[in-house]
Amino acid sequence: MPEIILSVNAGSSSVKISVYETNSSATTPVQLAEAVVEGLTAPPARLNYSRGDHRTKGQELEHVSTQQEAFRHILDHLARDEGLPQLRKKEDIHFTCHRVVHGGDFPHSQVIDDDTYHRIAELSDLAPLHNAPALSIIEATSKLLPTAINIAFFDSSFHHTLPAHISTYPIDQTVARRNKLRKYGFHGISYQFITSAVAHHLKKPTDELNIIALHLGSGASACCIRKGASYDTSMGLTPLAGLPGATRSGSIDPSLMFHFTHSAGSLSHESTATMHITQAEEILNKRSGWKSLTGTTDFGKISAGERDEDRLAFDIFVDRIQNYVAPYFTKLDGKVDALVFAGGIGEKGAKLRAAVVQGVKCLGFELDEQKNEEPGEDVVVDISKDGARYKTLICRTDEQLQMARRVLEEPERFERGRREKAK
Ligand SMILES: Nc1ncnc2c1ncn2[C@@H]1O[C@H](COP(=O)(O)OP(=O)(O)O)[C@@H](O)[C@H]1O
Ligand SMILES: CC(=O)OP(=O)(O)O
Ligand SMILES: [Mg+2]
Repeated sequence: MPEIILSVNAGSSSVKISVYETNSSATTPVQLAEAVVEGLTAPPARLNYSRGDHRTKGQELEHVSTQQEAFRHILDHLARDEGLPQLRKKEDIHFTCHRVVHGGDFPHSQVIDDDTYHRIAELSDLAPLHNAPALSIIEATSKLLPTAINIAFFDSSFHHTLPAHISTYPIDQTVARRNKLRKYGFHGISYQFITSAVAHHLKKPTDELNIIALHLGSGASACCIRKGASYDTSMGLTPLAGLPGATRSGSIDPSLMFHFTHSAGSLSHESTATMHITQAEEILNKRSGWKSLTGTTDFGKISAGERDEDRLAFDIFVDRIQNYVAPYFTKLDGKVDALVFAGGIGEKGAKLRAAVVQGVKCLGFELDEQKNEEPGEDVVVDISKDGARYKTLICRTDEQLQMARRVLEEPERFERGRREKAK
């Protein structure tokens, strides 16, 4: 009997849900529908929906401002879609995959039971824009879809291969070990997808693939992927480190906060039962980045903007991205299969790609202008100029599909979870 997988990707500015049909002998999930609520940080939120040839784009949602509200809205939308008879009954959904950004020491996905739930909650302060919203969706799923098995897929798991000299911060090691203070890295579900898709595109075994991957969305990061595994990445203990984002500062002088506000260490009014966030953390996570420089979190508008502050934000992003490309190039010893752009900005931002690649031209990357402007629809697109020494690619990353594929790779482990839940 076909089974339905619901794959939920709660980002900092969006909730993306894909519905897949599959059966026990299938090797790849078949997508039935995809719903995206975007713009949670630039209200009103908007719904994009596609099922086969049927498409809705940019439908404004006045009463949706949180990830849980977006999730509930999408679930309702799916249930009411006459063209989706497979979802008529809630019991038809067998697995719900949840993207959870901070998984601490979890090396791979977990069926969510009480223990997993509490461990994810304990990590909430280390991913203040992500873990608590993901948990709010998991809670809603348990109520609305009581028979579905919930599985958590962690953004941090892909980075378990970081070597110690890269993941260790040079601080007191007794404190570091006790409080588990190290580089974790995020966007790992996306980097896993990118690794498989680019290896397939280049017809190379995954474990021989060396790429510099850039996941540029509301949160942005870079990853040095060596022999198909994460060797370095720009995010750290939390998703705040590294590149700036929609509302995030990215890396700054760590002392800056002591001079920003005298009450930086006190609890912010955003603190709740599930998350304890100081004013400093709130300022750097929620009131910085593109929002603080330009007043908008929409990088599409910033790229097209004519104001000095738009140009400044754009130039800052290009500069900070360049800060990772050349070091990762040297860490790969110049044996680089491709520079890969992904995420909302990486996939849609032709102007940003052009500026970044221009900045690293001396390494041997060069774009074909036409291909960069009109890259077509394929999952992986080569936008390099003919004769360029190194390839530049766009990869339409798909975290929902990556999670659903993983369900099919390990059905026994998740089925066990289902049986245990049924007891
Ligand atoms: N044409 C465009 N050019 C540049 N950026 C764009 C364009 N269209 C959308 N974006 C940006 O993509 C970002 C969202 O990326 P996405 O990866 O979907 O976000 P999330 O981090 O929530 O998953 C937003 O900053 C949005 O403004
Ligand atoms: C880890 C992270 O920042 O994710 P997103 O870009 O989806 O907010
Ligand atoms: Mg995202």
